[in-house]
Amino acid sequence: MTVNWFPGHMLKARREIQENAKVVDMVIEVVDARAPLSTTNPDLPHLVRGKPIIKVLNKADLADERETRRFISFFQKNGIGAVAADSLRGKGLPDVVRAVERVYAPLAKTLLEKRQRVRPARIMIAGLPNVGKSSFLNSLAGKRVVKTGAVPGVTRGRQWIRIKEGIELLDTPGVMWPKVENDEQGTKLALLAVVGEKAYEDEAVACYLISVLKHRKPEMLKERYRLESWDGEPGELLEEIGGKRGFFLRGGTVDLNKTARAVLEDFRKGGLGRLTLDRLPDEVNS
Ligand SMILES: Nc1nc2c(ncn2[C@@H]2O[C@H](COP(=O)(O)OP(=O)(O)OP(=O)(O)O)[C@@H](O)[C@H]2O)c(=O)[nH]1
Repeated sequence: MTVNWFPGHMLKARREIQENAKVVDMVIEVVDARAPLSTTNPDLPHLVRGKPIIKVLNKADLADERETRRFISFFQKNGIGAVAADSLRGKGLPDVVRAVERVYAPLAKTLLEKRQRVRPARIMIAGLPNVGKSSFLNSLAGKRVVKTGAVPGVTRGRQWIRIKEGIELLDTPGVMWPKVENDEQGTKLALLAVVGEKAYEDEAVACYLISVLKHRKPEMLKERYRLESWDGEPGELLEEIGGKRGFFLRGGTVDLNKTARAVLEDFRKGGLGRLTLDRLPDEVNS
C-alpha cells in the first residue's frame, strides 16, 4: 500500500522551495539520523534543480553511533556531503560549516578567476516535518545572528542570517512532504512523529518498534521493561509491558492503546537507548 497525501499547503511549500533554490548556492537537507533514508525526500534534488545538497543527520544523539558513521560514509561514497548533528547540544556544527566551505570553494575559485567579487555562500535548509530544521537553524545561527536584511531584487521579505564571514542562511526552512513508498517506511515516519498521529495506529507502530528491538537490540527491550524473555510475538510483548506497567482496563485486560503510546513516547524521548531504524541497502537482508 502506498500512502500519499498532498494537501494544498504542501504545494505552496514546494513552490517556495523551488523559488528559494534559485537564490541559494546549496541546500542543507536535514534528515533524522535514526532513519536517514526514510526521512529523505527523493524529489529534493529535482526541486532545487541540481543545487548541491549537504545532508545533516540530525538527532544523532538518539541514533546508534556506529550506524550514523556508516550512513555518513555511504552518502559520501555516493557523492553526497553528509554530517551528523545534535542540534539540542550544538554538536556537529563546525563539521557543517566545513562541509559548506568545501562545497562552495570551487564556485568561489571560479569567481576569483573571473575577477568577480566572491559573495557569501547562500544556503537554504529543507527537510520533512519534525526532523529538527528549526532547532538546527537556531543552533547554527546561535548568538551570531545578524539579519542582513531583505536582499534587493529577490522576493520581498526574504531574510538572510549571517552564520560567519562568508556564509549566509535563509531564515525560513523549507518544509518537504514525505514520499511514502511502502508501509514500513510509513510506520517509521509515524514512529519518528514525522507524519501526524492520526495517520497510523499506535498499536501497530509500537508492535513494529518492538519487532525491530527484538531482532536488533533485544537487551534494550528486556532491560527497559523488565521482560522475562523476548520470545513472544510483538503483540504479546506489548501486552506484557502493559501488565508490568499496570496499564489495565476495567475488567483486568491490558490497555494496549495506552501501553503503545507509552512505548512510543519512550522511544521518541530516547528512553529506550540509541536506535537506528533504517538499514543500509547492503544490510537489508542480514
Ligand atoms: N534529541 C534531539 N532532539 C532534537 C534535535 N533537534 C530537534 N530536536 C527536537 O525535535 C523536535 C522537532 O524539532 P523542530 O526544530 O521543531 O523540527 P522542525 O523540523 O523545524 O519541525 P516542523 O516545524 O514541524 O517542520 C523538538 O522537540 C526538538 O526539541 C536533536 O538534535 N536531538
